[in-house]
Amino acid sequence: MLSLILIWVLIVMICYQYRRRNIVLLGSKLPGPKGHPIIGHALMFYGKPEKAFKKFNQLSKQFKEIIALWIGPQLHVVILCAKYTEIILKNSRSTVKSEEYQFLKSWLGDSILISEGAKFRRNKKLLTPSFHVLNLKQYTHVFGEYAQKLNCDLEEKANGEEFDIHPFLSLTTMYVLLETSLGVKTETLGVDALDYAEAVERLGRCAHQRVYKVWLRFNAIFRFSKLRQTQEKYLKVVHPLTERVIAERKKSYLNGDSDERSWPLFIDGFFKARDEQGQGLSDQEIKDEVMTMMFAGQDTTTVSVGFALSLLGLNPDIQDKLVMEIDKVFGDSERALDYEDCKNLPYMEQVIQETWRLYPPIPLMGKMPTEDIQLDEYTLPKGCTIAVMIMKVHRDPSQYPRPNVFDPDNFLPERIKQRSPYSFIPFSAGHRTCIGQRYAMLLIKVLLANILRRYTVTSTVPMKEFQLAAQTTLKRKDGFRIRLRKRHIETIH
Ligand code: HEM
Repeated sequence: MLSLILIWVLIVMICYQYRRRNIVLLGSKLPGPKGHPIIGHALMFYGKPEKAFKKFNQLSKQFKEIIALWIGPQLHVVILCAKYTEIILKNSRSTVKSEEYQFLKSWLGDSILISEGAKFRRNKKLLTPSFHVLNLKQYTHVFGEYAQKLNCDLEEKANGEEFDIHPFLSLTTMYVLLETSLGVKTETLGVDALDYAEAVERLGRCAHQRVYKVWLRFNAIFRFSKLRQTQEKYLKVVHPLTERVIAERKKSYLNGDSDERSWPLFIDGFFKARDEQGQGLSDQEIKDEVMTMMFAGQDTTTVSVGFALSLLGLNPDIQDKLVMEIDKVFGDSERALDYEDCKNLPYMEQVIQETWRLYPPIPLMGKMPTEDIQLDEYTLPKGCTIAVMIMKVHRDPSQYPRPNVFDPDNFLPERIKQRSPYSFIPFSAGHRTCIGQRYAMLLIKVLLANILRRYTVTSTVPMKEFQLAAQTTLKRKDGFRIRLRKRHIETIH
C-alpha cells in the first residue's frame, strides 16, 4: 500500500514538474538573486510589509529593469522600467490578472477588479456611466461639505504640534464614498461606519499576507489557518452591512421614493444599468461592485492626500505657489468650491500628479501572461506572475532626470511630451485602467484646496525617512506626520 502511495506521489510530482518545465527553464534565464530550494525567495519577503518593501528597494538598485523571484513554486517577474511596462500593458489581450487577486474573492466576489473575459467586459461597460463627468460635477459639493467638516475637526490640531493626519483623512474619504455611492449618511451608520472601515483595512491585510506566506497560498492549508478565522470575522462585518444598506436603498429606488438628494448615487446607476439583452446586474453583482468601490476608492484617495500634504510640508516654495493659485480662484470669499474652480487649478493638478509619481497609492500590479511575452532578450513564460512595480517605473531615470526629487514641473505639458506615456501609470493603462480616476482627482483637489485655504502645512520628516509599507496601498508606517497652523485668519473669516 505504502509503495503504491509513493509511486502515486512520484507520478504527480513528475507530471507537475513536466507541466512547469517551460516556466522553470525560461525563469532560470532571467536576472535575479539566488534563492533557496523549494521556498525560493519567499523568506526575503516574509514578515512586516515595510521589510518586504525595503528588500524590493535594495534589489531594484542591483537589478535595474527586471528581477526574477521565486515565491515557493511560483515565478514572479518584477518589472521596474517604463520600456517593459509599455510592452506588458499594450499586450493586455495576452495577460490576465495574476492569481493573487483570487485571495480577494471571498470578499469582493467576481467584481470587475477580479473578473475576466465576457463578464468583466459586460460589467465594466455597465458601471462606467456612473463615473461620467456629469455625475462627478454634482459630487463636488458633497466633497466640499465633508472637506469643511474635516477642516473643523483639524482645528484642534492647528497648534503647530506634529500629528498624524491619516485617521482624519481616512474617515473623511470613507464618509464621502458611503454618501456618494450608497447615499448613506454618517449619522445613520454611526459606529457601524467605524467597524466597516476597520474591517476593510483588515481584509486587505489578510489578502496581502496570503501573498507572502507561501503555505497560505494553498486553499487546503488556508482553510484551517488562523488567518482564515480572522478573515471570516471581518467578512461577517462587511457582508451583512453592505447587504442591509443595498436592500434599503433598492426598496426606496423601486418605490420611487424621493429624497432631498440632488446628485445621482453610484448604486442607483447600478440598479438602472442594462446590457444589450436588457439584463441588469444581479443583487450579488451589485454587492460585489459596491464593496469593490469602497475598497478601491477609500484608502487610495486617503494616502494621496496624506503624501501630498507631507511633501508640501517639506517644500514651502511649492506650497506657496499652490496657495497663490488657490487664492487667485477664491480671493477673500468663503464660498464652497465648485467643479469649475477645480478646472482652474492646473498647478494643483501637477502637485497631485507628482505626488502620485513618487508615491503611487497602488505601488504594484499583478498580471499573468496567457502566452509567452518577449522583452528584448528575456522571455516571460506563460503562467508566471508579472509584478509591475509602479513606484519604480515612476522613478525610471531614463524618463525622469531627477527621479527622486519632488518637482511638480515634471507635469508641465512640454515635459510630459518628452516621456513615454507608460512612465506614469498610477491608474494602470489600457482596458483595465481604473474606473474611478476622475472621481479620485476631483475629491483630492477639493480636500487639498480646502485644507490649504485654511492652514499652512509644515513637516520635518525628510522623504528618505518615510517608513514606507505596501499592503494593497502604499502607506507611511510612521504615519502622515505634519504640523498645521491657521493662515491669514483675517481673510478667511
Ligand atoms: C488615487 C486614487 C486611486 C488610484 C491610484 C487607483 C489605482 C488603480 C489601479 C492601479 C488600478 C488597476 C489595478 C490592477 O489592474 O490591478 C485600479 C483599478 C480599479 N479602481 Fe482605482 N484607483 C484609485 C481610486 C479609485 C476610486 C475612487 C474608485 C471607485 C470609486 C476606484 C475603483 C477601481 C476599480 C473598480 C478598478 C478595477 C478596474 C478594472 O479592473 O477594470 N479606484 N485603480
